[in-house]
Amino acid sequence: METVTERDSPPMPVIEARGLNLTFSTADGPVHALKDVDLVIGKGDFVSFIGPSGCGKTTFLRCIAALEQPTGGSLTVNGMSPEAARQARAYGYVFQAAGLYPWRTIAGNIRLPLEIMGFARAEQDARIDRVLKLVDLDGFGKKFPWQLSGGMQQRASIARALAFDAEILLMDEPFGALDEIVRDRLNEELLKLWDQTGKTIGFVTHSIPEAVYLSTKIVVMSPRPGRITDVIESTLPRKRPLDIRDSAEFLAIAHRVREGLRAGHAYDE
Ligand SMILES: Nc1ncnc2c1ncn2[C@@H]1O[C@H](COP(=O)(O)OP(=O)(O)OP(=O)(O)O)[C@@H](O)[C@H]1O
Repeated sequence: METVTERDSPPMPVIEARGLNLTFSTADGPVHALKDVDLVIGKGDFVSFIGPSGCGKTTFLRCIAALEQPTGGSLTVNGMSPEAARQARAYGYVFQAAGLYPWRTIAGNIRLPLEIMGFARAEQDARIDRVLKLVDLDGFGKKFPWQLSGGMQQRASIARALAFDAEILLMDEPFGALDEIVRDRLNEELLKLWDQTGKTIGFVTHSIPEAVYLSTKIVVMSPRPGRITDVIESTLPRKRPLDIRDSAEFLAIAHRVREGLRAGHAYDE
């Protein structure tokens, strides 16, 4: 009986936004980057944010990371304020560009936040080894970023975000600049990593197939004002080979995302 209750209950909320608003004051007047955003992200969810440019995807991720200050509503991360969660190092953040320091080796780049956090040298080394293996860059620690391909650099940047083992990973269009074949591979690897580690992931993308392939939940957004127009719970299994993208179920979810994007656009006209 207890097991059934446990299985049926929704996962513990990790990120909870209630009536979240963020209005930027600009010289051209107020910009409603986020309007009345309500969203609950559960522990272990893989949530993608998709929508046209300017719909507030990055702003929402930055609010979670305490890099922006909402102007209304409430937002908690692990039950704390985003600022408290930031201080508790609740998340790793992966930016659109890999952003590795060219004068540091790959291992040196991963080591930097660990040094800042004051981990002992042996612990730093152990963590660097572990995350390099996780992103399949074992043996590349001594290379410099410019000696690696774009896809490998992006994996190194994911390794850096994983190194301090936060339970939440925030990723802002990490694969946007990569070609489709590399992107497919990294999508597969990211899904494997998510499955192995049980992390909660917030992922911004412009690609419908990428959002559908990766996510347990897809948040469709629309601009002016930035808002959520649909939240789609994926029915796809947790383990997903790439060819699942040809299945009727996958295409049905992709269709619903596309419809949500269209509806948001119509509102705008
Ligand atoms: N610091 C800022 N000051 C003023 N306006 C801002 C600021 N940051 C974002 N905006 C505006 O807020 C809105 C949402 O921006 P945001 O970057 O979150 O969109 P996005 O959905 O991530 O877009 P893209 O897909 O192009 O990255 C846009 O209109 C943007 O111009």
